[in-house]
Amino acid sequence: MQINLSGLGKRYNYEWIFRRLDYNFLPETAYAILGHNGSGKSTLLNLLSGYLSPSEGSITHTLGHQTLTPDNLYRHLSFTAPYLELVEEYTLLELVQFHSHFRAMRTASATDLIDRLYLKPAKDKFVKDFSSGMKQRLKLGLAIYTDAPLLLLDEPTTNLDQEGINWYLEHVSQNRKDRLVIVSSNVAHEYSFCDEIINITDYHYKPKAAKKI
Ligand SMILES: Nc1ncnc2c1ncn2[C@@H]1O[C@H](COP(=O)(O)OP(=O)(O)OP(=O)(O)O)[C@@H](O)[C@H]1O
Repeated sequence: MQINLSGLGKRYNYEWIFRRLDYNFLPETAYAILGHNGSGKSTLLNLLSGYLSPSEGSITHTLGHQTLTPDNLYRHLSFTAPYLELVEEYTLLELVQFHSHFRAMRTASATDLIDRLYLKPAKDKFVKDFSSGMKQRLKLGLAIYTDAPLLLLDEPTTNLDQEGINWYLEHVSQNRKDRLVIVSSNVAHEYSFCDEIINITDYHYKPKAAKKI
C-alpha cells in the first residue's frame, strides 16, 4: 500500500487543524505521526482510513497498480484507536471468531490468536469483564493480526503496563515487514520501530499577519 497526500487540509467549522500537507507514505515502511495533544494526529489517521473526508486537497491509496476507491479501502486496512469499541457482549473466543468471519487473519485460528495475546485463561470470559489493559491488548491483537496491507495504530500503548508494551513492540515488529504501518503517538516507546517521523505541527495553519496600513 502506498498513500499520496496532496495539498491535504482539514478543518472543523472555521478552525483549520492542518493545511498544505504533501506527503508520500511508501509501502513496507513504518511511520510515526507526532504532535502534542489536540494537534491533529487522530484527525490525520481518520483521514488516512477514509473515515473522514478532506476539507481540501486529496488522498490517493494505491495497492500494486490499483487505485483504491473510498468504498473498498476498508477491505485493505486495519485500524485501532482508544476511542474504537469492542463488541463487549461476546466472550473473547466469540469475538475473535466473529472478527475472523469478516477479515482474513495472519493467525492459523481463533485459538492461535488468543494464545499470541497471552489471554488463554480468559477465552470464555465476556469482553465487558476485561480490564482496560486486556481490552487494549485485544484491540491491538485484532488489528496487528488482521491480514491487511495498511495498519493504522492510534496511541497503541494506551492502558498497557510495561509487560503489555513489550508484547506490543514484539508483535508489531514481527508483523510490520510487508505492510505500511502508521502510528500516531506522543510516547517514544510506541514508535521506536518506525523508519520515518512526521510532526503534524509542521502543517499547522499559520494565517499571514495582516499588513499595517
Ligand atoms: N468532530 C470534531 N469537531 C470539532 N473539532 C474537532 C472534532 N474532532 C477533533 N476536533 C478538534 O481537532 C483538533 C485535533 O484533534 P485530534 O483528536 O486530531 O488531536 P490529537 O493530536 O489526536 O490529540 P490527542 O493526542 O489528545 O489524542 C482538536 O482541537 C480537537 O478539539
